[in-house]
Amino acid sequence: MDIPQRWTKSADGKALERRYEFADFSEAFAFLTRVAMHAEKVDHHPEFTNVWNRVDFRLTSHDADGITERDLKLARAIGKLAED
Ligand SMILES: C[C@H](O)[C@H](O)[C@H]1CNC2=NC(N)=NC(=O)C2=N1
Repeated sequence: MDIPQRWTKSADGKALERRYEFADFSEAFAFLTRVAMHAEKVDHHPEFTNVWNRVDFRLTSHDADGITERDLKLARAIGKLAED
């Protein structure tokens, strides 16, 4: 499995994880909004935690109880959305 740059596999091996940090809450939440719209479009949703300017993602396929191609694709899409 080719894990996208800057993402790591969770300790339980069931998810891809990554932290993003932004200038402030507004930047972080605008990014999360972009991710949410994309997730709806592809019907594959991230788990995330937001604390002020920080966003932590955990990507896993609930229906497979592990990492699938959908998670790899979502990780790459999130990386692009962070550059907007
Ligand atoms: C009914 C709906 O299509 C499913 O629940 C989708 C929605 N988004 C999802 N997101 C994730 N991460 N895993 C899933 O298995 C999943 N299933």
